[in-house]
Amino acid sequence: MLEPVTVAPGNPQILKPDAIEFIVALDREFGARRVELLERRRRRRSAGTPVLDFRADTAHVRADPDWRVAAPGPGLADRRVEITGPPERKMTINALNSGAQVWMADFEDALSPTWDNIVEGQQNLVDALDGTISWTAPDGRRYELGDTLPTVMVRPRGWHLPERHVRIGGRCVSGSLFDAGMYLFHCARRQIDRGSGPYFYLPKLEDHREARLWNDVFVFAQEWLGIPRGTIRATVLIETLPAAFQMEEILYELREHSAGLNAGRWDYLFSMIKNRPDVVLPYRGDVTMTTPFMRAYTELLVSTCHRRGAHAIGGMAAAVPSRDPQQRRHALATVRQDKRREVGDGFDGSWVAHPGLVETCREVFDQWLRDEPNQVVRRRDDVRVTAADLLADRFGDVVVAEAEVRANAEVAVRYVAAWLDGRGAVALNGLMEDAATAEISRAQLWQWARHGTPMTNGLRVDLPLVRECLEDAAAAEPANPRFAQARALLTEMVSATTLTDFLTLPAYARHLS
Ligand SMILES: CC(=O)SCCNC(=O)CCNC(=O)[C@H](O)C(C)(C)COP(=O)(O)OP(=O)(O)OC[C@H]1O[C@@H](n2cnc3c(N)ncnc32)[C@H](O)[C@@H]1OP(=O)(O)O
Ligand SMILES: O=CC(=O)O
Ligand SMILES: [Mg+2]
Repeated sequence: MLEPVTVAPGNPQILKPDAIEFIVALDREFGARRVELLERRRRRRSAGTPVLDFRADTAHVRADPDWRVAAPGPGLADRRVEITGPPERKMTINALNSGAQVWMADFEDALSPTWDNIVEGQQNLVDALDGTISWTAPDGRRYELGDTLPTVMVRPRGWHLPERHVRIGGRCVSGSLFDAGMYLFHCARRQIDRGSGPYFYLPKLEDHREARLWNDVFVFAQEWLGIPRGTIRATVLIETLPAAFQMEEILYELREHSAGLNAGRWDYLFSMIKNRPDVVLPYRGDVTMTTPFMRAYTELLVSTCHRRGAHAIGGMAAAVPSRDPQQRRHALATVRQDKRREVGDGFDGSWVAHPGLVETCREVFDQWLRDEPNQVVRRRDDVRVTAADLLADRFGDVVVAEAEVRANAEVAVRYVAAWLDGRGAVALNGLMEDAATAEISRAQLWQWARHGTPMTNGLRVDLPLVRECLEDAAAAEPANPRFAQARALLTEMVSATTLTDFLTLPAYARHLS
């Protein structure tokens, strides 16, 4: 007998019966494999700190020089500027009018997955593709779509996140399958009809078998929806340390649906702490893209992609332009420098978090690419990256300032409070903060306290200090209950003996569902 399906109330245009039937079919077909793969992740981490290396059992995939990924889908050859952001109504219109080549509509790092945000995000995508989306601000400003729209890519939630508002026999469906499934159901045809396709960004993969699962989901979905096999395309974010050892395998698994790889630098840094808890890192602001282990990772990403005919897309420079002219100049200069490094290294395009950065990124890529849509043909066979280069074995002693402990506590509290309030990305101190950057802050607090990391004032970081910093950060808004909830969640996480897998998991279970 089939288990009963329950769906929380919400927009009936999106949650219509045949759309839910598709989500349920996806979950019945792939839910158990997802759980198995998550269990595999858990086993790997609980086995201690396994030494990560390139896999022996897939060496034949890396050694075979002949395979390539599919040619780019329509609208995916030139991706020099990609803007990202949550599919909130006003931001959807602003992103689509931003002049970028691609808009990545984000249900992951930049979205707080309240049920309203999730369902309305899907409606906004439908309205955007129909050209009917508009919005009037409280001050009367009117928002409408311009004439030229970018290619749209959607980033569903990672495999770890459940969607608690749709249950099959009491168990939650996967957030990934819900987001990707709903988008495919409502928008795949719409995208094909406008000469594009249903395209995805796939976050937080840790293993090539997780890429295989996505590929199988795509094959199943294309058949179910009656659209040609290979119409779906996906760029995988390489943003975990284990995935950095399997870039070729991930491309290989998805080769008929692949649209390259992206360097998800912020989650990657978080993953470094998660997978190497005993390698103490300095303050997040001091670990840059030229830090050797970060450089090794991006160099390997570009050379892997270009060897396989795939796009390599750069990451997010976190500086956002402010209204203050001096800070604005600083933000633009930081972003320009970051994009120059990327294009020089061979990246084919890159991310910006704000419409005010599109022009800067474009100028840098235009100058380098000129009339070419990308530089995929530029092989980086000079790149030699070893496991030791990726593993950050040679980091050295770390001393932090108490101000850096406080800065991490402030970002973590403020971000989690915003997230609990339904906002998944915020600007704090001139930087874009989202789930990935906040994970770094709270993981650093945990790591520094656990290791009694020395401070410049001669003392060491310990749990009482970290707790005090969290309390002080929460005291900034004593009347806001979200700040107290954020402090409580973070205090629990920094006090745990092992690093909590994702802050969004307990936060979601306790407060958003
Ligand atoms: C680690 C990673 O995963 S990176 C990718 C995930 N993260 C993201 O995508 C973050 C995206 N960026 C954002 O959400 C925003 O830029 C923030 C929250 C950081 C800052 O937003 P704001 O505080 O609104 O910035 P600001 O006031 O300067 O915005 C100016 C205008 O640009 C719009 N805007 C800012 N960023 C974006 C964006 N990414 N997409 C669309 N519109 C945007 C604002 O809505 C605002 O519009 P308005 O003038 O019509 O009112
Ligand atoms: O998703 C991107 C990242 O940097 O994390
Ligand atoms: Mg990320």
